This record gives sequence, C-alpha cells and structure tokens, in this order.
Amino acid sequence: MYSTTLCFVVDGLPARNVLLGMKKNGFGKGKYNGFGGKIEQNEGIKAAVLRELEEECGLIAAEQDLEKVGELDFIFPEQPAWDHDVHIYIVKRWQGGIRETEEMKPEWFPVAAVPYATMWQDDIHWLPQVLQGEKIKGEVQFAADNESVRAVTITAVSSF
Ligand SMILES: CNc1ncnc2c1ncn2[C@@H]1O[C@H](COP(=O)(O)OP(=O)(O)OP(=O)(O)O)[C@@H](O)[C@H]1O
Repeated sequence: MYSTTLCFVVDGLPARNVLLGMKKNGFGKGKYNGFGGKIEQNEGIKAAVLRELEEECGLIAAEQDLEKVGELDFIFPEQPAWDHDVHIYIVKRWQGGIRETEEMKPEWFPVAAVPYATMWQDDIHWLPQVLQGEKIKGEVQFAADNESVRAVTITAVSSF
C-alpha cells in the first residue's frame, strides 16, 4: 500500500469555488481531481502536498496554510498493486498564479457545479462534505472494473 496526497484549493470554507485539474497523463487521466501524487521516500506529507501543488498547477503555498481534512484508503481487490491511501488537504491562501502544466489543466468550479461525472467515482461520497468544511476518514473499495465503487464507509471526524 503506497501513500498519496490530494489538495483542494478553495476560496474559503465552506467553499464557494474550488480549483480542480484535468489530469492529462498517468493514473486518473481524463478525470478532474484535486492536486497531488505519491509521497516520496523520506518526504514529509505536507512537503509532498506543496511540491505536487506547485508541480501540477503552479501555486505556491506554505505548510502553515495547509489544513488536513481527510484520510481515505482506496482498495482495489482485483488490482491490489493499486491499493493506496490518501491524505487530503485544503488550502485557502497561496501565492503565484495558476498555470497549465504537463500533468494538469487547472480550472475553477463553483461548488454547485463540481463535475462529479468526470471525476473518480468515490469523490461524490466525500468531497461535498469536505467542501462544506467537514473532516472525514474512511475506506473505499472498488469493483472489478477498478472504477465503480463497491463499498464505501465514510465517517466524520472532529480533528486530525
Ligand atoms: C481511486 N480513487 C481516487 N479518488 C480520488 N483521488 C484519487 C483516487 N486515486 C488516486 N487519486 C489521487 O490522484 C492522484 C494520483 O497521483 P499519481 O499520478 O499516482 O501520482 P504522481 O503524480 O506522483 O504519479 P506519476 O508521476 O503519474 O507516477 C493523487 O493525488 C491521488 O491521491
């Protein structure tokens, strides 16, 4: 099981608008998502969040501006090499401007128009709560197609 980060840039919490990126290559290609990726060996989680944020959309943030809002395990029973966990963060303050990169094409969405149909199918089970300002923990199990959700347990937590 490997570990990843996922960061949502918002204009406040509860959010009115959220920055998502269309992933252009690799795992999740063709889907909108927050910014993130694998945590490297000996890298701190927050350092990984900031590195991926800048690599994928050009924004620069500081560790003290990252708010942890979720922890999920993604389980792929038919493809166990894909099992991973994700540390989910929100950022409300940043520097620099958004730019399209080789990995992602960033785009702002009103929270009421988040394109869930073009995102990982688990997202609709927890991202609305996160954008409302809740913190969540849970596990998602994917079906044989490695896309549809077979089972999901999400619980609200008061802090991390
Ligand atoms: C299965 N359901 C899922 N639902 C929501 N988000 C998901 C996800 N599965 C992966 N994610 C996120 O997608 C990014 C992939 O990153 P990923 O391409 O693996 O990382 P990284 O950029 O280091 O890798 P490569 O350079 O392409 O190998 C990373 O933020 C990860 O948390």
